[in-house]
Amino acid sequence: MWHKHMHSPAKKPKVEHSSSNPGGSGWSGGGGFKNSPKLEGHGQPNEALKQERRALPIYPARQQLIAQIRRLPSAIVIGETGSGKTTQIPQYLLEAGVNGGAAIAITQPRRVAAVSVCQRVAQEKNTTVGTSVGYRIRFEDATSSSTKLIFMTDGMLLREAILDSKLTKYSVIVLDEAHERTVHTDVLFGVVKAAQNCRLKTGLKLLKIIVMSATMDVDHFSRYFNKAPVLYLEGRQFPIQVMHTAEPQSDYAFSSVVTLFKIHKEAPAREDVLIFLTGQDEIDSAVKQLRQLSRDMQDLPKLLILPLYAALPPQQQVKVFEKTPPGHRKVVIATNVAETSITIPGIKFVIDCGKVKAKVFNARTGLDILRVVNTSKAQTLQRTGRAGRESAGTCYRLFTEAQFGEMSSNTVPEIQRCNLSSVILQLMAMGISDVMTFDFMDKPDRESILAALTELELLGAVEKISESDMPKLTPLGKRMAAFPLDPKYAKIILLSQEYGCVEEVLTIVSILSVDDIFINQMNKRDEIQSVRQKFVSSEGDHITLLNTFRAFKSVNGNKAWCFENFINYRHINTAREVRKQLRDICSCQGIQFSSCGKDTENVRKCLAAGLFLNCAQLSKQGDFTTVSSRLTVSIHPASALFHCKPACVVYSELIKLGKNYMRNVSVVDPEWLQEVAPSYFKQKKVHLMT
Ligand SMILES: Nc1ncnc2c1ncn2[C@@H]1O[C@H](COP(=O)(O)OP(=O)(O)OP(=O)(O)O)[C@@H](O)[C@H]1O
Repeated sequence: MWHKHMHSPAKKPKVEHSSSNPGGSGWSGGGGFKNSPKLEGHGQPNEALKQERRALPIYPARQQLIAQIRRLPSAIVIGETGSGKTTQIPQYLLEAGVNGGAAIAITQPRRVAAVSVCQRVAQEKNTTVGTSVGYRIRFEDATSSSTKLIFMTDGMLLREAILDSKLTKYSVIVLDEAHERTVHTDVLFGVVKAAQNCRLKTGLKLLKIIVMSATMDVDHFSRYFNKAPVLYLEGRQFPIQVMHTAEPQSDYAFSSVVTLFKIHKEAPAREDVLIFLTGQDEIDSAVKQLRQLSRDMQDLPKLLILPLYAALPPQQQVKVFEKTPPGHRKVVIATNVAETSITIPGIKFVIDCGKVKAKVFNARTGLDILRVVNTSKAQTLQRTGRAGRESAGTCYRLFTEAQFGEMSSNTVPEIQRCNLSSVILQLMAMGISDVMTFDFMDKPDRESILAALTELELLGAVEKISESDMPKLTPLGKRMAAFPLDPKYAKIILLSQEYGCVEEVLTIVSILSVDDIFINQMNKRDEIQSVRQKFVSSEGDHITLLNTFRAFKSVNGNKAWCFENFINYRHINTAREVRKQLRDICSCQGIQFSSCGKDTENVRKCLAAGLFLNCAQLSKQGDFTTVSSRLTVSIHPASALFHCKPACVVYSELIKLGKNYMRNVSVVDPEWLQEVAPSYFKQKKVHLMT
């Protein structure tokens, strides 16, 4: 079934293809397996950790590397996965004083990576998170005034740039995993480059930029960063054997289960497995299936099956980093959140489905669709790199070598395929009004930028005095940019003051910002429906969410109550945390808190005023038609309004699952919409039925 080749250790060529091995099932094991030390690091200095640091491929090169970085304003660092870039370079810079006393920011595309890498570095430095080493992610700040190494998501640094476009707090910015090309990373490239330029011109202390990855188009990056030299780090610490399937696999989820059990039967129990699938639903169903199968296989060691995806609450995410109990094999089933930067202790095998869920934006319909697509070669190599971090490993790719050959080298930058309204608002809040000429590494479509500007204009966040003028941020737009939210929701929060329902709107927006608080199990559908009935509002899903949260609060966030009511305790708790943060931002903005009590009509009026771009009317055929792009849509089966036929609704989200479905839908009075945006509806030539 498998064809193999090797990713080899230090000094050998990076990839050494061995002869194909059709039908071959064996793999070279080997390498002494080490159990990972505990995560939080403080107390006794750890000699074993010091040894591990010295054994990394980057260690012999450190003096030279630091000397180079010291003299360069910008540098591109390329090194194999696991060579030590992320964990070591920030520490080397600090130890050598390259930062000149100021802080060093290290950005990661994902929260999981920012937190776990920070914890590892704190442990290596024998300190606690939040002292000299800390992290900053949306809705969480684990830093203090003395923190010098700040691991953060790229989105967080972008938010800091709104307040301080020269990023004066930092002397070095390390842009890690640059190949990922998330929207935030791409915007950050331009923002950091502009900050460096500006500091140079104004005689401020130089801002050093270091761009790092294992897999990227170095020439493109070097050119963009003013011909920055490329520093290559040689070597991989442990070899990784790569196996491809002999035939393309039609059902990768099924193939991943078969491959896991093959490993489980043949390899020692303490060697753990990481499986890459594409999304939460797929992972949850694989977790369930594997737990069941493992219960049925009494003669094999126990499997500890753990999911890992972005929407999982932090307490559950950290479980994957804990030591595997004796006699168990840990199996982590993850989305691409586990693809870069992180080291999951114990992982010896990676099973890669070769697919990823990626956002695709249609500027015409305004629809962001998540679609399962093939990974790029860069992503595939990153996934492979998650094996062989503590000893030799194996990566099973659930696709053929020929399919790998056909993959695109690099991922298409997200900025070229998603809705840009949030990013454009942030750029403008940083004082960059000519977004059309912003120095993007790869420019998004003109059409997508215009679509975002139009949306912001309709929301009142930007204005154009005349056609020839550059769009300008309005005072409302400036206030909207202070919220780490989609501009529509920032606007709804700001509007809620006028409608006297700030508390209610904060609750709804917080719940919409986290993952689904409702547990849906097909086999208990009737039971769930009858239990949930008490929360359901004929006004729609937003008020249903509000009712649920109010009931949760009335029982003091009781866990057993959540269980009985099929509410996801963790998700609703995360919503509570998010709510606190949003409330703090409201306080800073001088918003007066108010509540509308039981009469929630004003909440819907407020939602209508912010979501008028997401509105749909009942058509004669019984479907709905969106006003913005005349798309035929339906109410999602999970909605409180699924069996209703309201004349006019607003929705939070459109998803494509065969049909186009509206999710989180509320009934609105067409007159409310006409009142808040008369010119929009006139321009759309829509007469809203009353
Ligand atoms: N949490 C951890 N537990 C155990 N070992 C770890 C941990 N984090 C890092 N390591 C060790 O440090 C090595 C270097 O990790 P680091 O993340 O710095 O590499 P990298 O070059 O940045 O790789 P990548 O490009 O994959 O992010 C790992 O291969 C692993 O051996």
